[in-house]
This record gives sequence, structure tokens and C-alpha cells, in this order.
Amino acid sequence: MIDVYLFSGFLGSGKTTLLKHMIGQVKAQGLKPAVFMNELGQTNFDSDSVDDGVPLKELLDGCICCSGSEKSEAQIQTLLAEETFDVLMIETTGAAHPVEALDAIFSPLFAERLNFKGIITVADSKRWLSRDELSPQIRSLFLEQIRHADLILANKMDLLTEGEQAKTIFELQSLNPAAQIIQTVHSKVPFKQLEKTTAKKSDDVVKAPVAKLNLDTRVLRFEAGVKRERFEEWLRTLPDTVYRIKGYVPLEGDKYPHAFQYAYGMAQWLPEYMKMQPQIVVIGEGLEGVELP
Ligand SMILES: Nc1nc2c(ncn2[C@@H]2O[C@H](COP(=O)(O)OP(=O)(O)OP(=O)(O)O)[C@@H](O)[C@H]2O)c(=O)[nH]1
Repeated sequence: MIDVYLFSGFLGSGKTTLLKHMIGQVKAQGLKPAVFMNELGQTNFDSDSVDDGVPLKELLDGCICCSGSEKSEAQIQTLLAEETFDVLMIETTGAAHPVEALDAIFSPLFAERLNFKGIITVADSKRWLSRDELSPQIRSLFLEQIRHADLILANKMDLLTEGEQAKTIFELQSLNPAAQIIQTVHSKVPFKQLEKTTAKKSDDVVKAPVAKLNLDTRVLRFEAGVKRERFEEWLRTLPDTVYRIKGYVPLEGDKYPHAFQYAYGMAQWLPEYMKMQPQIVVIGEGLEGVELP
């Protein structure tokens, strides 16, 4: 399995700086890193930070979250098909909600190959102290990135007085009591600290991991084809806390499993012209009782 780390954090907080350190350290351990970068603009200036020889894929001018997640999936799939590597580091845009960015990683296509290690959020400590100046929308994203982290780097500590440093750590910890917080300057942290990070996991059925707030994922496999009606009936019985389903559903009588998407109670079926693994990933809270019909 390939370990996957998701780097989150507000614009300019120090994600690319972290990426550079991590690439060096991963290599020094004799492991091979690969990088997936997401930029909102059409050009990725940060890609120069990635050494030659490190497999790199980019999603430009779109967000890894929401509408961009399918493109991201395709890019990650290409990376897996074309390259051999041990660690995948994903840098999201500063505008991405970290939990939405997980969508691309939780694809059923990768369930057997990717081991999600967690969300590492680089928090700009200086900005944290002046967060009240941000617009409510941006502030809320800023807080979400910290709230959902498995590991928080309280970065840019060099710009704070001792008193401000203590205040920042206390406040960050109050916002996300479960996360480990490390104070950093220029995102300097040993890769070993990241390796210790684990995203919350559920039972054996879970192949993909979990973000905070009890978000679980389950991979459910089909043994045989199902009737579409029966499957849609089953969807209606799911609790509201199932936020997302995607994968491939084999329908009785059809040659190939259909591509299937479900979000906000709405289902979408798409024909598929290749034999994909008949399995779906379910993402939500309280998924213990969720079984296929
Ligand atoms: N003073 C100070 N500057 C830092 C620190 N960490 C990063 N920087 C600087 O902050 C700027 C932004 O750092 P990046 O690593 O590019 O930030 P980013 O999160 O990748 O930025 P985006 O990709 O635009 O979201 C750079 O000029 C860094 O040198 C730090 O701990 N202290």
C-alpha cells in the first residue's frame, strides 16, 4: 500500500515549503515520493519546487474538491499506472476544504492501493491571530482546515512573540482537541512525525480512512448483479448521515457495472464501457449498519 498524506492550509501558509522538506526526507529514507498538486490558477508556479525525478501530476485551474475530484481521480490513477512510488503527497489549494478534497482519494479505484495517513494542516499562526479581519466565508474555511486536521503545524512561529505563540497553540488545540500540534518555522518537521499520523479508522471493511467528526468510509463489494429498483429503494433507507457514495454498481442483465454517484440524496448513473470493480465507497457518519441490499 502507498501511504498518502493530504496537505491542507490557507493560501500562503507554508504547504509548498512543507512539501519540499518532505520530499527530501522521504528520499533520504530510501523511499520514493510522488506528488499531486492542485492549483486554482492555470499555471502551477509551485511545481518547480518538486525535484526532477519525482513523479508529479497537477490539477490546474480547478479545485481538487467538489467538481475537480473526478479529474483528480484520473490524475492519481495515471500516476499509479505509470510510476512506482511509496509515498504520495497531495498539496491542495489554499481554497480547498480538506474533507471535500478527500473525495478524490476515496475513489473505489484506489481502495486496494492507497493507505490514507491523514490531513496535515499548515496553519499560518500570524494569520490565525488576525483571523477576525478575514471575511466570514474565508474565516470559516480557515477554521475548517484546522478543525479537520489529523496533525496541525502551527507555522510561522518566528513571527510571533512568546505570549502570542502560547495563545495560538491554546486556541488551535481548543478548536481541534484531537489533533497533535507541532510548532514550526518554515514548516520544518521530521517526516517521522507525519508517519506517526493516523486518520481515524473504523472496522476491517474500511479501506479508506476517515476524517475527524466521525466521518467514516466503507468499501462495499457486490457479489452479484442487483436490480436497479431494489438498489434505489435501498438508497432511500440510508440515514441522512450518508453524505457521499461513488463506485460501480453491477445491474442484473447488464454487461458492465455502471458508474454510480450519490450526493445530497441525489443519485446519478452513468454507463461504463469497461469492466470496473463492482464496488462502492460510502462516506458519512455512523455507517456501522450500512450493508448492501
Ligand atoms: N517568516 C516565515 N515565512 C514562512 C514560513 N513558512 C513559509 N514562509 C513563507 O511564506 C510564503 C508562502 O509559503 P508557501 O510554502 O509557498 O505557502 P503555500 O501554503 O504553499 O502557498 P499557496 O500554495 O499559495 O497556498 C513563502 O514566501 C515562504 O517562504 C515561516 O515559518 N516563517
